[in-house]
Amino acid sequence: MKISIIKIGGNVIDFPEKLDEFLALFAKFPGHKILVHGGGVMASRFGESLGVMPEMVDGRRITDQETLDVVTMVYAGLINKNIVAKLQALKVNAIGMTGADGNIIRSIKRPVKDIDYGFVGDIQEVNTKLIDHLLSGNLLPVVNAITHDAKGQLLNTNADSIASALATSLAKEHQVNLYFCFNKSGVLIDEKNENSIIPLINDDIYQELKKENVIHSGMIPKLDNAFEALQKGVNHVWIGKAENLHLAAKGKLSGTTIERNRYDLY
Ligand SMILES: Nc1ncnc2c1ncn2[C@@H]1O[C@H](COP(=O)(O)OP(=O)(O)O)[C@@H](O)[C@H]1O
Ligand SMILES: CC(=O)N[C@@H](CCC(=O)OP(=O)(O)O)C(=O)O
Repeated sequence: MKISIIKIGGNVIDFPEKLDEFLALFAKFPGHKILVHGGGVMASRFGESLGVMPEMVDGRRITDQETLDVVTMVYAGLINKNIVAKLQALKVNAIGMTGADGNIIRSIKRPVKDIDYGFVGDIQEVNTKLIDHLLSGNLLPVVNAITHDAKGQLLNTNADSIASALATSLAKEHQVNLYFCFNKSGVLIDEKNENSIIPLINDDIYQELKKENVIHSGMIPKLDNAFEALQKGVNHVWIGKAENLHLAAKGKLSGTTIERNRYDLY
């Protein structure tokens, strides 16, 4: 099967018109597909209104019990169910899932080293059989950032890592393309200039731009996930603006394509 994994970022989800525009494009996207979403911006806002202040380290949320309750309500409840309802209205048979549903993603609580991230999960296993089954039955999984440890504990997992893990697991048997859609035109040389897109990025350029702080914060885990996915057999990885998803699908120039390192080809 040809499968597209499409991840939508929290900044797009936070604006109803942008989300609707994206979902209309997504509904028309050809072939088998899976939608992955986070919603970090909304979770921070809801948390703050409840007195649960956000704390991020290297693009990952420190997740204590109260924060886990908030992110579960926001990602697995509010955002996931709204997206599923909107896709149903577009005649797409979407099914919303956490990693616990159908044991689709099992993770383990991140071990404490220098930093205690709390209830943050590192992905261990993806139930690709169930995903195959859903896709073959023309159901469209909408997967959020909540995973589980198969011992009853829910865990918060970065949504870019979920998209990348789904892509790499499915790539063992299928041809998989991975699209990271967010609120900027791609990886930019100057974050404030939407025209400064880097059309192709390889690991050497990435390391250099990271050193110069041109690439920072949330873009670091996104690119780490992108390079890992390519290394593990994913066919194509793209980062760009949500409203340009249809151009990316047609192979038209837009956004940033992640380039396989030469040594990966041999
Ligand atoms: N060179 C860069 N080009 C584009 N965005 C960058 C760059 N460096 C850092 N960023 C930041 O990374 C953010 C995207 O990461 P994140 O917020 O985690 O994405 P998402 O919207 O998918 O959740 C952008 O909104 C931007 O602020
Ligand atoms: C552990 C961890 O950091 N989890 C993320 C999950 C949501 C996410 O990744 O949302 P975006 O795609 O909108 O950033 C968080 O709670 O922010």
